[in-house]
Amino acid sequence: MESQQSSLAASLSPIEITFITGNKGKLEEFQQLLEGSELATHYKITNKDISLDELQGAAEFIAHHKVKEAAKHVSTPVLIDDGSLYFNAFNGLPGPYIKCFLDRLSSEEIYSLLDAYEDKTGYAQLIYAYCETPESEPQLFIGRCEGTIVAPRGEKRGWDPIFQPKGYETTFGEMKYEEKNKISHRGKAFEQLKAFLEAKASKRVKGE
Ligand SMILES: O=c1nc[nH]c2c1ncn2[C@H]1C[C@H](O)[C@@H](COP(=O)(O)OP(=O)(O)OP(=O)(O)O)O1
Ligand SMILES: [Mg+2]
Repeated sequence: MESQQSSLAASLSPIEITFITGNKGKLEEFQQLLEGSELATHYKITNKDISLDELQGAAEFIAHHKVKEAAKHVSTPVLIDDGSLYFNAFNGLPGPYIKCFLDRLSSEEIYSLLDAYEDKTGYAQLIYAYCETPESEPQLFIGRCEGTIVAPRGEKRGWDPIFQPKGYETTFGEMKYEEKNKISHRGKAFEQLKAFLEAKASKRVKGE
């Protein structure tokens, strides 16, 4: 039975998913995460660089709408990645609006926004959102990583230089993607996405 199923798995064509993002860093981290998993046997994941509309609101709301919007652009199921960075002293900000801050301010300037506050802690959050068709209900996979906002150190990849994860002496900017993925918000969200996609592939092999 086991071997019948594995030969069936081999004969099935891979399930196609389009990962829609305009951010090369996200794509590289995702590819790095995929390489370390078994998903490649069952899925063919391609990338499309489309800039999607992002509504204002809580991160879950933004991801829900972003993936629905993504599903309208291609005929395969879609995946999106939406990131946010929260300063505890700012009670939920910048959150999903960190991108606007990064577009207009340097890392030093973002760090110095916290000058007046003793509490420099915060957390990074990542949502992978998956949607089969424009009519389907999106599935969200959320990962969080706690840390401290510090003076910038390391590579200038988004807010990576100013985020030092809890329990570490280095910022994300000083880590290689491989190291970062093991502990990051994205790595944690990926674990959940992976479990979902593996279960989906295994159901297909069993003909369910
Ligand atoms: O792990 C990360 N480490 C540091 N910075 C990060 C990370 N992940 C996203 N970022 C940056 C990119 C963007 O300035 C903002 C999130 O905005 P977000 O809309 O999710 O990203 P985006 O517009 O660049 O790409 P997309 O085309 O997938 O929407 O935080
Ligand atoms: Mg975006």
